[in-house]
Amino acid sequence: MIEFDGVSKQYPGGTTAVSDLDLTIPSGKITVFVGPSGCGKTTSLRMINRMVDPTTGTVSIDGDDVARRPAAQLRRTIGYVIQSGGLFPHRTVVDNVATVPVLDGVGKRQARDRARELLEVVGLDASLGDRYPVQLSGGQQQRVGVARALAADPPIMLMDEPFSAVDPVVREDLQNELLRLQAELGKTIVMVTHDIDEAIKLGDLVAVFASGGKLAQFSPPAELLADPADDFVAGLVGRDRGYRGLSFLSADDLELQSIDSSVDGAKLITDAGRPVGWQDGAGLNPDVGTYTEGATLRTVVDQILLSAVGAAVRVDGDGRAVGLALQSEVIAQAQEREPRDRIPGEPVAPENGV
Ligand SMILES: Nc1ncnc2c1ncn2[C@@H]1O[C@H](COP(=O)(O)OP(=O)(O)OP(=O)(O)O)[C@@H](O)[C@H]1O
Repeated sequence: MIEFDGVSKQYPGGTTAVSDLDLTIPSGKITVFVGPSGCGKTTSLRMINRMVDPTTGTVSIDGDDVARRPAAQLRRTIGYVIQSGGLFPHRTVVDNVATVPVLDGVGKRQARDRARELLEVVGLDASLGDRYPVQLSGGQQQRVGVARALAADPPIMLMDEPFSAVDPVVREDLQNELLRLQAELGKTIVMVTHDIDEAIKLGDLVAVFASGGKLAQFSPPAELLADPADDFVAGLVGRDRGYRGLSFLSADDLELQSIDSSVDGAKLITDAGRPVGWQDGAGLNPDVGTYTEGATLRTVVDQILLSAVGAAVRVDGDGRAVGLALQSEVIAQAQEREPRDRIPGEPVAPENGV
């Protein structure tokens, strides 16, 4: 657990970067700091590993004030990932990843072997290990940065805008990879981003910073969408927050209609139980939106929008139709469900759409 207790930071020249911050960051979860430029996110992050010291207040890890720990020793227990990976350009990928273990006294050979394993953990081929950073794509460099931060197996990882220098497709890959890794590793991750979508997707908890380094809200993402604390937060999460909030509602409880029901004057045609299209007087339209167990209401809405009629077809694991989710039922469910029914911290699950 990382605690900020009455923490403020004034830089020389008078800028108040962080203002009276109280925050408890739980262990084993992803906490995201989000907010506009200059609102003190990076300063707050860097106070955890003492790259910045607070002007007043304390930052503690598991009850110990970090100010009492020698900074170099503290940083060995905290991984740090920055934009573009921040790799040493004149060291090979393997040596970049092996840096901290070697500093900690692990033999070079053992550290390099482990580094190659870690490259595979972050989704890179170990054969890339002998290249120099400049010979890698931006996304690959970013993965190496994550592998390097993981090399000393620190319980805490700080990530400062780790994915902002890569294109949107690579960014999404890296985000999914981080969620996969975190499900395995259960680190305490604190990440800074200015991208609210990234915060909502990755965060178990999201801290929204407002200008002047003030904390505007600290909540699970579902609550941020359902119940923004003020107009600033509501503006940040956007006007489509109702729709985005559907990502946190399970579709498993939707009341389904029989697959023989007619929807908008059309009937579902199946082949060996699998949907092939919607048939009406005008012919067969092959646009059928489907979803499986575990999908969110957002997936179902997306599938309805893709469909020829106002319904999505729930299918089983073999792709066989089991029922129809009508648009009216989805909207009724979305309106009925209170924030407390929402799945806390459940990330968007686009793979649930079929
Ligand atoms: N070393 C420094 N000296 C003086 N002022 C600083 C220093 N570092 C940051 N600041 C100022 O403190 C404020 C907060 O900066 P910080 O980098 O923490 O914000 P941020 O929310 O991370 O912004 P961004 O998203 O643009 O990185 C800004 O006004 C910035 O100009």
